[in-house]
Amino acid sequence: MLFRQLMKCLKQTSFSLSDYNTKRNFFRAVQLQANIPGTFVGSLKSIVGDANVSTADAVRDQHGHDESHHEVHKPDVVVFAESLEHVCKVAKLCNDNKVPLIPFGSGTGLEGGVNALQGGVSLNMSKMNQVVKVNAEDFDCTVQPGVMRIALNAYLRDTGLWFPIDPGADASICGMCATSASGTNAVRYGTMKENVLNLQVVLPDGRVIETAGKGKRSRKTSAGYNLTNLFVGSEGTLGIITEATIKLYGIPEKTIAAVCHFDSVQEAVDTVVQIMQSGISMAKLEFLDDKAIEAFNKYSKFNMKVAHSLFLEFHGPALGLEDQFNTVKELITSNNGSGLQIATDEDERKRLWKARHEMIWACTALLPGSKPYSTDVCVPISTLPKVIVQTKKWIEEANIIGPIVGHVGDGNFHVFFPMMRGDKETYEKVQDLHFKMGFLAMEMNGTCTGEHGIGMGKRKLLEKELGPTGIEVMKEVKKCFDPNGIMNPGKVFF
Ligand SMILES: Cc1cc2c(cc1C)N(C[C@H](O)[C@H](O)[C@H](O)COP(=O)(O)OP(=O)(O)OC[C@H]1O[C@@H](n3cnc4c(N)ncnc43)[C@H](O)[C@@H]1O)c1[nH]c(=O)[nH]c(=O)c1N2
Ligand SMILES: CC(=O)C(=O)O
Ligand SMILES: [Mn+2]
Repeated sequence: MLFRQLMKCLKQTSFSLSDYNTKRNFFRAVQLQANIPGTFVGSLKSIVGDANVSTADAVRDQHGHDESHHEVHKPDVVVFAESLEHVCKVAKLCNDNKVPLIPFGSGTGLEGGVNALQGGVSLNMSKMNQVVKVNAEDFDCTVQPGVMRIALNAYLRDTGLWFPIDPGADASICGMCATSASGTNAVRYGTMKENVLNLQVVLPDGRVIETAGKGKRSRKTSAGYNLTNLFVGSEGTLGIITEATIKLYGIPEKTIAAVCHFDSVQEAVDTVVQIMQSGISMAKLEFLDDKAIEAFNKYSKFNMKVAHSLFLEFHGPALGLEDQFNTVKELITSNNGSGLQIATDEDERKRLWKARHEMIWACTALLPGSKPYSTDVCVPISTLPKVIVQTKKWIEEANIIGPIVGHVGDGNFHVFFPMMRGDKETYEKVQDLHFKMGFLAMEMNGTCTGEHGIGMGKRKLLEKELGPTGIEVMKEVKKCFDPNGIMNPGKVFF
């Protein structure tokens, strides 16, 4: 009887058997897919309510990928959590049934972090979207996982405070914690690693912890292991972040943005090294090579000189900002920089940085219909010129489209390869270049990933970077938090 029932509901389900190559998965899939009362899906509905559970193909597809080129892997079911209690009970149900569970923030990741490699449950956090508390006098706030970075800054506007970490996408703050995000402002304000004071996390077995201690929001702590920074960058593989307490900053009194151009990558990046060595606290220090400027002009309707360029921004009290600017101006000139233009007008600055934030789309627009294969490395600043020059040479030799854009103030830069799905030849070339960049960065005592995490795309590089013992210890840490291996399986390591 059971087998006939299983075969019958098998026909009703919309998954391909090839997705499930083990008996365990087969039965799980059938249970998951079928709406037989009292099954797993039925249990999910009893926790979060029917309206917050979907097995619709379109919804599963939407939750089976992020903004990257990685192939889609759909979850079996999508659950929308509305409360901490929902998250705890769904986690426990998945853990008891050994069903994969993938936290979903806003899907703007670039390493396939949300793709459901083994099916299971995608837990969409967007309905938990409250700013829990703003402590303006202490420069911090606590937010739920559905709060997005742009909405948070709109919410904060009247306080004179802002949250400066600015990945180009409008991402969820907790997704930014999970991927240890950064952006153009990191050179002055740091990355998520330096800006998270506490996290409320639901562990796979349903327990709740506050990583720095209940309600803790002190700027410093040396109370035990740094569990907060263990979850920052954990990419949904250890637990579900259900609240983040983050640092806030005063909105700068004065802001100056500037752009300049160079004939060679070497001169542009030498200027960066000298600016950083001068001790001036730049707010933004971005590099765009000539190919990136071409894409920039085309996509965002600018008509900048097509040359290797630096985009800079200064934040601070009006007094003294001009001096900082003049010092940098001398360094630019001494490295044969030209065409220095400044923008103090807010709208002009906003237009410039919006265009910079959209560079990944400007690059994919060079090949209509392509998806971004984004990679990046982060190296000690003094080695940056050598790494960028070498990377550019490899791109030219491979004869592929690969504009270079980067947060060079941090020693971090990207290559954004437009990738057509199915174009095996280009994929091989890009993959080869990606690994060469990563290995070169490691040789320079740097890392294969300054941003975006490991996800699906950089697992091999991480093995090389950490070595077998490093990977083994990471797996032991994961086993301690997630002994059944349900949290986002297949990410960070194989
Ligand atoms: C145009 C553009 C430009 C940029 C970027 C993207 C795009 C599209 N990014 C990448 C991306 O915005 C960044 O990785 C965000 O932190 C992803 O946040 P999401 O909420 O979208 O996470 P998303 O939903 O994509 O999930 C990402 C990972 O985090 C996990 N996760 C999400 N929410 C979680 C939670 N509540 N608890 C536990 N795990 C959770 C997921 O499981 C997954 O592994 C970026 N990045 C960057 O660092 N610097 C940059 O400059 C840019 N620029
Ligand atoms: C995509 C990304 O990380 C950037 O534009 O900097
Ligand atoms: Mn970036």
